[in-house]
Amino acid sequence: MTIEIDRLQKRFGDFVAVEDLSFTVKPGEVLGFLGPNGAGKTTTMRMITGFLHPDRGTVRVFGHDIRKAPLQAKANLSYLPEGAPAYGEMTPLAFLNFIAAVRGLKGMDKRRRLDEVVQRLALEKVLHQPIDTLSKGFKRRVGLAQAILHRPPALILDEPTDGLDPNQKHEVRQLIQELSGHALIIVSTHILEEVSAVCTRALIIARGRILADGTPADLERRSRYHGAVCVKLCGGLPPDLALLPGLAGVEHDPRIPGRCWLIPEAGVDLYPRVRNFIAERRLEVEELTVERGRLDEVFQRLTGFEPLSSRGRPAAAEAQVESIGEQENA
Ligand SMILES: Nc1ncnc2c1ncn2[C@@H]1O[C@H](COP(=O)(O)OP(=O)(O)OP(=O)(O)O)[C@@H](O)[C@H]1O
Repeated sequence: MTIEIDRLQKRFGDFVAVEDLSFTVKPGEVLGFLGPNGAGKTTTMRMITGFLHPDRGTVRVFGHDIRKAPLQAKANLSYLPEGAPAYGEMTPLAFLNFIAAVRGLKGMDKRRRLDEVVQRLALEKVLHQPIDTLSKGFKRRVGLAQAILHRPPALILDEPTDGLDPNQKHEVRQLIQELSGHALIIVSTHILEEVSAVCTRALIIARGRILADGTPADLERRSRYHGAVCVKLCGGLPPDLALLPGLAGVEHDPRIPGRCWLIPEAGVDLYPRVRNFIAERRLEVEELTVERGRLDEVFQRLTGFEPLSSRGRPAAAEAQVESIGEQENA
């Protein structure tokens, strides 16, 4: 019951959009597919769902090869393409009936499932309005409704929250969380907070290649801010704090005077040392917290191809990121 992607490659003319991509998605996983514009996310999703043929490599959906047994593979899949395209002149009701017929749903079962998705996505009040005239949020809900109508065990969602307002984004994320109880999900996004909010695993790609593969917490651990201590002291920072063993550097918050981050050397648990330092000198604390790490910094560093070691991160940490990707893809 997995989706196995093996050595997938796609070229457009001389341009390599996806290069030798391999990974497996297991039941219960919500895989966040992350990458900058043009990284190859949509191309990969289109190949997984059989809309685009790869030049090389295979996709197996629950054991069925998407090219050799497309009907069996697609029966287990649902795909929400980027922008959630639909037939604009149709009403949501007509569109969902059409999709139900395409998916082979009939009779009571069809009625029950239509009722269920209409209720779940709160489509009642727009059911008879042409899709073209709906707000972006409702259009997206219609797209999601068609995607989950036949209760697929695997869902492929291409930027499902793109262009939505914060409330609508929140609703879609909640729905993804609910659906993850019954389906394996691959969701592409540019939004890093979405990865922490809904994904059990994140895969960062750029230029068609996998750069990192791990849980959001794994990726956060690769941030130079992992374990950084954010501190603001009433009397300002004593100069000898800079001599604290295990401290790699001090970064001042440009927005809040007197607030700074104490960046640890790799592998050092800095927080107890800072706490002891403060206690010994009986300093008065305004703020003292520990950071989990910043996905945006890891993402920028990886996708910008800037070597990790050039940012003061030791080479060992760089090797660790790569080995995680290799393990997952082995
Ligand atoms: N049919 C096509 N013909 C030529 N080039 C294409 C075609 N489809 C995609 N590409 C190119 O392949 C690269 C990967 O595109 P893709 O849409 O997969 O990226 P993406 O990661 O989904 O980007 P975005 O986040 O902007 O949606 C891009 O440079 C794109 O211009």
